[in-house]
Amino acid sequence: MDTITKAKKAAGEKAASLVQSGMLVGLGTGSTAYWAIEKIGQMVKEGLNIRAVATSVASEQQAIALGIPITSFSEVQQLDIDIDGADEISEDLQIIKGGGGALLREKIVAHASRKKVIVADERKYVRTLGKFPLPVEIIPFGWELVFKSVQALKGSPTLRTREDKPYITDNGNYIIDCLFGSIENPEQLHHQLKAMTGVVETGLFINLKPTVIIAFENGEVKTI
Ligand SMILES: O=C(CO)[C@H](O)[C@H](O)COP(=O)(O)O
Repeated sequence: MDTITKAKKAAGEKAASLVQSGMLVGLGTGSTAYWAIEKIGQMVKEGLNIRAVATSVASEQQAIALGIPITSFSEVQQLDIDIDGADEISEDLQIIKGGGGALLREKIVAHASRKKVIVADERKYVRTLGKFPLPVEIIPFGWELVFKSVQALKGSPTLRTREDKPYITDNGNYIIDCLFGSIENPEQLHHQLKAMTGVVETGLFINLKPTVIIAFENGEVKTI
């Protein structure tokens, strides 16, 4: 296992250790949240009694394969803890998510959770957001118009594709990955994008007040 994968595993497992019996748990998406889900699966086999809401079809399938009981917002209103990854975390704990395409469900689950835990390796921790292209989930109909509106905002959007076709989210939408340069005011940018008709959600996770667990390649794990 390479040092970055080891760091992701360390961060994910540290976050899993915060999960206790009786909790309702949000399961994130991506290669770091993966390790938290694996650990929670192991804990369930050892007697941990939880129910979970997954943020993507992929994470739900992983959880089901591990025997983690799955629930949904038709049965529960609030979760105790959500464990998820990030693409960038700034020093003031604003976050870009959506690299894995699950930003909409991730945001719904994060906002429904009392405690939000973000797990990441050290490469994700940055001074200012913006090097990672901001994922924005948009409605397929008229996506070209949103594309132009982002350009008018001095952004540089790219339609995400898979096998030469538009990438389709679990919600049936498209994603545009948008470079804006250094994002000095993430809150303002989030609101400007949300105001565009056709935008479903942005990957800017603002003022979430998360607990951030960062794992370093040297084996150190820090909670911020
Ligand atoms: O937002 C996400 C998926 O939509 C992921 O949490 C984010 O992309 C981080 O993934 P990874 O841990 O694989 O780097």
